[in-house]
Amino acid sequence: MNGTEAWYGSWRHVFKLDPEKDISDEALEAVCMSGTDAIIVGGSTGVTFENTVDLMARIRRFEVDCALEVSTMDGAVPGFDGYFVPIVLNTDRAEWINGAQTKGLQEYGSFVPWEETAAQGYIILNEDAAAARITGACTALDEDEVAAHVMMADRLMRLPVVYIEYSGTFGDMSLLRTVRETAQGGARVFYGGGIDNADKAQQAAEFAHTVVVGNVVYQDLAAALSTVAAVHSRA
Ligand SMILES: CC(C)=CCC/C(C)=C/CC/C(C)=C/CC/C(C)=C/CC/C(C)=C/CC/C(C)=C/CC/C(C)=C/COP(=O)(O)OP(=O)(O)O
Ligand SMILES: O=P(O)(O)OC[C@@H](O)CO
Ligand SMILES: [Mg+2]
Repeated sequence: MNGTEAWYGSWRHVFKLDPEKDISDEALEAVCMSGTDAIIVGGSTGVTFENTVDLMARIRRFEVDCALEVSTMDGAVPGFDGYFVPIVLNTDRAEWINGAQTKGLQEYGSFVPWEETAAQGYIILNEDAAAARITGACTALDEDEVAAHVMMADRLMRLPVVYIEYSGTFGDMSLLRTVRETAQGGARVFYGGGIDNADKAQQAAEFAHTVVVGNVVYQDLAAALSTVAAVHSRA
């Protein structure tokens, strides 16, 4: 299966909602009815079974596709349309490359819906992001080093998703262009980080297959909603 045929293969825009954060019913309805292609539930801290089930149940009132990005053992919750399992590529801490994932599979392996589950090769590039701190990511990478990580993920490991993660800050779009040009082996390129208006969303949509919009939902809902049409306006 190549990336386009995957269950997430048509997603151009997604909102990422954090189980740790509060969102009103009105805001959640606006997000779910915005025309976004999907909601990803995920966060790097404070994710529990309870807050994940709660958010999933609230999103389930709407028809939008909803996937879980599993980032803690506690947060592995059945009932989502699909699952992503992050693998951090730019860390030397094995725990975040295959350690936590293997432990998770020991515990939950027999319940995983494999047809709707995909690994994500994360390249974390904002040193101040919670995910960078937690995983000890080596964020100071030049373009050649990032391209090598992309080849590793896309060509050697054949991961279905390469995730360029700048969570909290808007990233280098010229680097994102290089990532897209390098990822010719079938991986879908996800970009997330610092998208807080339509213009930034459009810039990211030029190079990423899938644009992920997170924190701005909690800071400026109208700006968040404006990113949907901005991404979809880029073919
Ligand atoms: C029971 C059932 C149906 C199970 C199916 C689920 C499934 C497929 C399970 C597989 C097995 C399993 C449980 C695996 C667990 C794997 C695990 C714990 C992996 C570790 C993942 C990882 C590398 C985490 C590190 C942090 C990270 C990269 C998180 C990704 C998400 C992210 C970056 C969110 C942004 O976080 P945020 O908090 O918003 O950050 P900011 O503060 O910067 O905004
Ligand atoms: O929260 P922001 O900065 O929009 O980033 C989105 C997503 O990539 C976080 O994992
Ligand atoms: Mg966040």
